[in-house]
Amino acid sequence: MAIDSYGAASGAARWDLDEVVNQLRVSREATHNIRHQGRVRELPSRAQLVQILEGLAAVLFPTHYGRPNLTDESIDYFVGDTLNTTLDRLHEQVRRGLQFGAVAPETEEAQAQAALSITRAFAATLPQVRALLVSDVQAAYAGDPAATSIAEIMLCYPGMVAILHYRLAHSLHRLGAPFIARIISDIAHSRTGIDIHPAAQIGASFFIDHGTGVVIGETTVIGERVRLYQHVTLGAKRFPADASGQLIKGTPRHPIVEDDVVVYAGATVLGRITIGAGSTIGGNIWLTQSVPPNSNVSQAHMRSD
Ligand SMILES: CC(=O)OC[C@H](N)C(=O)O
Repeated sequence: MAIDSYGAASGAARWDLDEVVNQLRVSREATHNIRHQGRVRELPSRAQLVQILEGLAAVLFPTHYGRPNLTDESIDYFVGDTLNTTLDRLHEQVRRGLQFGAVAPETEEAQAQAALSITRAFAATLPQVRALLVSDVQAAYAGDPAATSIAEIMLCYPGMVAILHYRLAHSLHRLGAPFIARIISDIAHSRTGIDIHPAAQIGASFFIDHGTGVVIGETTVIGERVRLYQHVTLGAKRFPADASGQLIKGTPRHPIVEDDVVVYAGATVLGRITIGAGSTIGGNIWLTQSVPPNSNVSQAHMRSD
């Protein structure tokens, strides 16, 4: 009798596949059907979205994220061609994502058409997105004494990666592609440790310095020229439930941070409270109440032991 490298007789059942596969089917069929309303849904591809993000970054900032050898003559051709390929790919991912929405378009044609409208509208927002990102880079340069150049910020700052992904994801979210937007925010989260929900609203000139561990929740509203440091949480304080005990989704439950606010490292700001314009929130503060404009919130006592 032949014995293979796993020490099992060849031809004999090695893994009890029948048994495991049967049990997996029983378990699977108890939770979901491979068909949803009669159709097999294709999940969006995270790998494709990574490529799409590379393309979009290159289109927005060709010399930093595209190609280093572009010339005055070639740059528009590079942008046009990259944009064309990237939008084709994005259209397919948006189409797939729509199948998982609460109200998915009924027919395949309707899906493709809706995905086309969203992708076209998204393309039209790119100049506006770029203008916001330029304001963010400038805010980083102005807000960090350690920053020596714009190129350093573009290539080395996790806050820049996070805000680039967020601004693209937010545009897709607003245009009706929330699932794709959510995957993009998770790609940024895994790259940077910064978790920004695509539905959060963030004004121009936003800067997150260092960034690791920052969390910005779904219904957060951030004004202009706001600066955050690492491990800041803009989170929800409580999760109201309906009569049947199910959590109520989508209610405003995260902070409003007005213009020109700085929140230092480790601050936890919870609930639908307002941090008034021009305020400074000190490191490691636990804040669950609104503060008026120009407040300076810091630890009441410093321990020296
Ligand atoms: C950031 C945060 O509050 O997270 C808690 C929960 N995911 C929510 O959105 O309410």
